[in-house]
Amino acid sequence: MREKIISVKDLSYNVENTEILKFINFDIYKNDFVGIIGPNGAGKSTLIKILVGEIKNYIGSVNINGKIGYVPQKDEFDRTFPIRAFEVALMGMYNEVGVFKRYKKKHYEKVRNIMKMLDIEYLYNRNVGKLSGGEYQRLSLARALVSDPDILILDEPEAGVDSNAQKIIYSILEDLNKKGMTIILVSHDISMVLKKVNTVMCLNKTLHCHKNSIDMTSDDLKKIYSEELELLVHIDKPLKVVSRND
Ligand SMILES: Nc1ncnc2c1ncn2[C@@H]1O[C@H](COP(=O)(O)OP(=O)(O)OP(=O)(O)O)[C@@H](O)[C@H]1O
Repeated sequence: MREKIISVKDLSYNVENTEILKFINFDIYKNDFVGIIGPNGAGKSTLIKILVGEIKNYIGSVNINGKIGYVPQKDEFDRTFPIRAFEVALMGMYNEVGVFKRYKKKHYEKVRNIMKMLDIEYLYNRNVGKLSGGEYQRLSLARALVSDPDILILDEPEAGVDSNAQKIIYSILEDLNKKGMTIILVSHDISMVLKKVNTVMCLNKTLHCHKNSIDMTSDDLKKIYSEELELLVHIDKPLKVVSRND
């Protein structure tokens, strides 16, 4: 039987009497590759922040059965700050070493190995202010991976990077998923999501669909995107013909 890794029941979240998320229910299983799509303001980042524990005052229950690695949408710190790439990646092990402990040789080695795996070892000593958007995105991924997460959560990994960097990121994610990692990402690139992930969640305050990507139909997308759909997705019906190997 497949192992349930995340279980969300009757989740609602309000800010000052405004409903941001309403009565959301879903389960995510080990090794799922999930894409969360929805228009601007649909509540995608809010849902992610609840899953990673940044927002706590929600209604309902959220059970997570594993360690989460998080790649947020925006920089968490000023990139003009003089800090080198490997030091940013090391921050991913902050919980492991604690406030007063020092990083050991094994921590530096781990950072180097993961940067190597992500093809950014050459950036090891470079100041973060000197990295391109795509390089910085992979460094954020390295920081999330050094903690050995069971679940990787990414908020718009393709934001601000060119199509080549986007392809690199998705191919890394596919490899990680093949190795057993559960991956959840938020994206506005519907075509890419439909090609790459296994499970799609369509969110617009409520969860309008949660199904295998190969079973997605134009009607599922229309429920959340209305008439701009043609501009967003360059695929004719049926969506089932989308090839995963493109
Ligand atoms: N702290 C807050 N106070 C007031 N409103 C908020 C707060 N946080 C989020 N919202 C509102 O909640 C809604 C959902 O925001 P959220 O960032 O989760 O959407 P999103 O789907 O990630 O959007 P986008 O695709 O534009 O990034 C938006 O209308 C936003 O303005």
